[in-house]
Amino acid sequence: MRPWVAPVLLAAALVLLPFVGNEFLAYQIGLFLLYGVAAQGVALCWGRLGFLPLGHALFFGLGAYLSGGILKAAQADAVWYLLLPLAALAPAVLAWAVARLVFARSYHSGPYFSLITLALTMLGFLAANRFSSLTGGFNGMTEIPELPGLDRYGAMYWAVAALALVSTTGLTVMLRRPIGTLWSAISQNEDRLQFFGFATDRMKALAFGLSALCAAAAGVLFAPHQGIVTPQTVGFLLSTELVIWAAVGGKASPFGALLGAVLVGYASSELRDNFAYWEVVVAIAFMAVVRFLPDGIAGFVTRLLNRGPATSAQISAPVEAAPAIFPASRSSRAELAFDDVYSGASGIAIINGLSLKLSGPGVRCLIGPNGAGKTSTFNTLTGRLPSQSGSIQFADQKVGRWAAWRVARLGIGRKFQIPSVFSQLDVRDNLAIALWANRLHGLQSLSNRPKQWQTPLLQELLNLFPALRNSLDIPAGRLSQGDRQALEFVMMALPEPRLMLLDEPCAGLSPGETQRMMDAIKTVAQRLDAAALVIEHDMSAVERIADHVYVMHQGRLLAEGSLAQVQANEKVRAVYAGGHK
Ligand SMILES: Nc1ncnc2c1ncn2[C@@H]1O[C@H](COP(=O)(O)OP(=O)(O)OP(=O)(O)O)[C@@H](O)[C@H]1O
Repeated sequence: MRPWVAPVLLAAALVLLPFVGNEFLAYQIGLFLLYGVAAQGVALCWGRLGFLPLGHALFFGLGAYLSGGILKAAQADAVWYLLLPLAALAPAVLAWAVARLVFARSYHSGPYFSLITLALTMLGFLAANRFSSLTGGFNGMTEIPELPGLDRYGAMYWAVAALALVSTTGLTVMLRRPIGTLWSAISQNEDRLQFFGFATDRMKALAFGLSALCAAAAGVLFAPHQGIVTPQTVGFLLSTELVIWAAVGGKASPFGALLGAVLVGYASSELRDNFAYWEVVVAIAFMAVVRFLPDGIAGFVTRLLNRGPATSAQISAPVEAAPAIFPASRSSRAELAFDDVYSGASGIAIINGLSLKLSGPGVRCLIGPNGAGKTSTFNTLTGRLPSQSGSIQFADQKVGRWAAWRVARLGIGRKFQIPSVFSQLDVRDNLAIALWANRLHGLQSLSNRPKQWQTPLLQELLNLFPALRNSLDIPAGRLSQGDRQALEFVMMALPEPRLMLLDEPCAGLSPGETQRMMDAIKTVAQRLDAAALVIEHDMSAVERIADHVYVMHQGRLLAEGSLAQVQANEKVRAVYAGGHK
């Protein structure tokens, strides 16, 4: 389905509604459109970024109370109307600040975040009841005047319809831009994004702020639309309904959330007046949709519309040179030094006094028996396993306890033993995300142009791995193990790191694929004038690519030198023979 179809259909439906129905129906639907805009905020966080806000009514209600208070004050002085945009912005800033605090502490904190939003909405409900001089308490803030010239049962509908159209179109456009691709990537593999240098905690906080802006803007119109704001508008029940509407309509698209609110909300209100057990019907309908249509009604309809014969191959996009990597100040040489580093987890020492130096370009291998601490060395360097003592220095910076995204921005790329890609995104999007790493900034994420970026290195790598060039439109999760290893390697290289950390890049590869991977590692290291540190168990592979070898045992460096030198080392021989303690 073409991207503009849904917004055009929505606009047509919104325009026709008052003429096909009547003004009162438009007034009723207007209320559910407002709830739908708030539900779009829930859908953005839940359906796109993968964390579920359970207290979104807080921002809807805050917007409504602020707007109600402003409109009541404006009776005396019209200048108050200028404050209305602030009624939408203030809850959004609050939401951003809460998310910033929670995600900065632990960027993975999905369930905790949901519980915190739940607690906040309950606090909001209490406050709305308690501070009755401001809010009207249990009875609510009443006698809120209409917006000038917008009769509650007449022209106000057009303001509501305009908001619904703007939010649906705006969000739909954003989801198709780089920011939308990055949001999807967060829900699929947040760690991978961090290792590309994306501060996902900040991206999630911004998205939550945007979702609260949707809810608060809807709340701002709710107050003059209804003329009353009660504590229920900030409460748990409405928060839950927003989640249900998003789920039933389809949380993956802004259109779905709006549809869910209008269909379920309107049907429930009709049932409520005519059927004593209406809640049972709504609950059964909800369970049926969740069970049989996990993508909601909009997801089901989209699948039906896309079912036809495959369209002709995608025309390749025009090409644009990607901008230079930032920050420009980062070191041009890989200078890495571990000095007596200790790190561990759950009271177990894993890295145990590791000292290791690496300077300048070239391919080195890190070897050692299973459990020697090789992967943990990478984890300690890239912020996954915080160092407890000692120092780790890269490019004149002490990086021992830095977040993964900060280390990545210094020019350290990482490839994992089990290839870590964005499985549900196609290969083209996977490559685009890697290309955006350390290049995309600010408003560029809202533009289509970064989707057309190319670099000479990308073309060279696609020539080295032609299977990827032929799979650009296939989801990365459907690639073979060999192609997935190749994809992750290419993605690791595209941000042009100074130091490449490669954890068993040939695991699961055939001899031919292993040879190709070895060649690619050497080519990229030379091309970027970069250093590569490769964890490898296969000594013939080590012999082929490494000028220098580090041997680890029990969390520390046991020996280093050429492969021949370390193979002749007595301590190394004892460890590999199983005799060393
Ligand atoms: N988060 C953790 N919690 C507890 N123990 C851990 C943790 N991470 C690693 N270990 C332990 O630390 C030791 C070193 O693990 P690591 O994965 O670094 O070894 P390795 O040298 O990479 O081994 P392999 O070659 O098998 O991948 C192992 O005994 C492992 O079980």
